Amino acid sequence: MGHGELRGVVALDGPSGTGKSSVARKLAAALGARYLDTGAMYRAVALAVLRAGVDPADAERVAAVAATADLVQTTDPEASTTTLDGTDVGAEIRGPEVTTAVSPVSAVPEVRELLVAEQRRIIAEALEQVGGIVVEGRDIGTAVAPSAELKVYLTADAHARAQRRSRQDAASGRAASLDQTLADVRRRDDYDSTRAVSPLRPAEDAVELDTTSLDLPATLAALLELVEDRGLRVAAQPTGRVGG
Ligand SMILES: Nc1ncnc2c1ncn2[C@@H]1O[C@H](COP(=O)(O)OP(=O)(O)O)[C@@H](O)[C@H]1O
Ligand SMILES: Nc1ccn([C@H]2C[C@H](O)[C@@H](COP(=O)(O)OP(=O)(O)O)O2)c(=O)n1
Repeated sequence: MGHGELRGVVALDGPSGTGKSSVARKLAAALGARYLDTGAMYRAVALAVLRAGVDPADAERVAAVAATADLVQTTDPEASTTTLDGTDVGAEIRGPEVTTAVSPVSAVPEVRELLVAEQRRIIAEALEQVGGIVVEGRDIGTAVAPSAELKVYLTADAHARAQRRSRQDAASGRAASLDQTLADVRRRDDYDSTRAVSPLRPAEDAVELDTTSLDLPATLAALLELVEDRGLRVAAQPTGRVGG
């Protein structure tokens, strides 16, 4: 089809509902790259905390749960999975209990230390195996992969983001009023941007992209253009392996 493959790391950061997961997945698939959803990893730790009956605000006990949780995040953009203690928790980690618990859990420094190390390991493995990876989260450009070849910070106004999230929740059978979702989006924005360790903020060298009036195809097209402009898209290797 004349499409090339991604060489390097694309870091995609921004608050909830800006389209990170949707476009990161599509971008990776279009570019023959791996896809890493770091939010899913924080959500899985939050689920482990809830399952252990630990208060998400009890940093010390949260750190202890994180240290023993058996968490595996896979990176196929068409079929990425999150497993906790051997079972798939992909659906459960999107529920309201986990969404409420995840901000305090992700603010615990020991949790971040553990997950960032694992994320860097996954990124290195992807670069070695397929040459490229799209990583989405809150601190990818600032902390996890500061030398990423392309950093994009997605934004959109809170109302638009709440509307998207509320539609998405309704589609997956979770009732949520728009007011409640907006309040929830604002609470998490605030919590994530004011925490002491790796708060949500654009990296200095990030390209900011406002998706308020862009649909998903237009957002994806803008990202593909940035990848091309940086020369990160190279002719596909017939063997699918990067030479030494
Ligand atoms: N630009 C957009 N236009 C319309 N809907 C969008 C857009 N970006 C995301 N959505 C929808 O909003 C919801 C949340 O998107 P998602 O990719 O999960 O965002 P994030 O990972 O940033 O929280 C999804 O249902 C998605 O289809
Ligand atoms: N790199 C990351 C990714 C997510 N987090 C935290 C902060 C977020 O509120 C939660 C959940 O992230 P996730 O991307 O799944 O959330 P949304 O899909 O945007 O609602 O995890 C983080 O601290 N650092």
